[in-house]
Amino acid sequence: MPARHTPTPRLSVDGLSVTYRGSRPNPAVTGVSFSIGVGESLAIVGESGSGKSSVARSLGGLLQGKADVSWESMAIDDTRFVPGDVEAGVGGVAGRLLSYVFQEPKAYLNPSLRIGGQLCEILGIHLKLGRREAEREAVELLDHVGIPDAARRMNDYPHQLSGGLAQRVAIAMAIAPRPAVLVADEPTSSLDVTVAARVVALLRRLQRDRGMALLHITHNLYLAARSSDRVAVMYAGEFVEVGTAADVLRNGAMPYTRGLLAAAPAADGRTRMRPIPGSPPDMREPSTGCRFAPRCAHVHAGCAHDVGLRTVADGHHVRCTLVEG
Ligand SMILES: Nc1ncnc2c1ncn2[C@@H]1O[C@H](COP(=O)(O)OP(=O)(O)OP(=O)(O)O)[C@@H](O)[C@H]1O
Repeated sequence: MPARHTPTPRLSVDGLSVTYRGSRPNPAVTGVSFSIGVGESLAIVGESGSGKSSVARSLGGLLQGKADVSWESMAIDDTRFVPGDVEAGVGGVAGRLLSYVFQEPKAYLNPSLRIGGQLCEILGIHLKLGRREAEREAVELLDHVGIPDAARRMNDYPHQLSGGLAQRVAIAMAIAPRPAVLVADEPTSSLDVTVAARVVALLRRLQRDRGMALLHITHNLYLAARSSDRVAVMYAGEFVEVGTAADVLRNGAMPYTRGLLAAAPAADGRTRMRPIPGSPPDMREPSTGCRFAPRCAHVHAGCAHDVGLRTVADGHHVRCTLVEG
């Protein structure tokens, strides 16, 4: 299984598919497989509409009622899920195992409750802590995510926090139930570059310290490489390249990966956007070959057939006829 290599996976997913309902059903994710080990992180990167968020949201049952979600197998630690289980949502069985951090922290912090109270409530529900214990743990959590003067900040309301601090509080809430898997969906998109870098560093530290599997969704390949041990490049509902951050950044072999690199603002903030010409396919139209072919400068007759993910080096897989399988 190409995107799977870890000896002790915390999260493993095989053959995940998501089809949005409607008069013309939209197959946004078609057969994605990956695993993430203890204390390991995987970033999924791709243009808008490639299906990254659909992968993230389907795991916790957040697409219930909107999309048909299926998989061949899915497990978090020793718990295996059949599709109906996870459809129960993050408040259900998966909620104790998997938590989310989203782009806009203030959208899901309760504006009328002090942050300490919100954290204590989570700790009471998930860890069954009494009030004193929950308060002590909440201060520790806020301190752990880098909130200065954590004990005093417990009394703050969300509107008193900057965007960066609010995201740290949201991260504290997400890790409070001690989940096995943390899914961070564009967690830094609303933050400026310096604050974003600190939040990414925080997620990395927490993932390692707490042995969580971190799934980071981002459209920025450089941020993906900085945040994660491995990177999966997604295009039109499927993974087109998977490897270590170094494999993908330095030896990215799929023309789409190289296009994303050229299109991304560089790590030093110097903008050198060279957008990839053309636009992604309409997934509702049937296709057989490489889905990137219509936009690819290297297209040839062989691209009319999907070659699947080919192994080019240990742990490095590319869905392209240009590489030897
Ligand atoms: N609620 C929805 N109903 C119908 N189609 C949807 C819905 N959400 C997403 N889609 C479609 O699914 C496809 C994948 O979208 P998704 O949001 O997963 O991509 P993404 O890579 O995360 O992009 P973005 O960064 O813009 O969120 C797109 O074609 C999108 O239009």
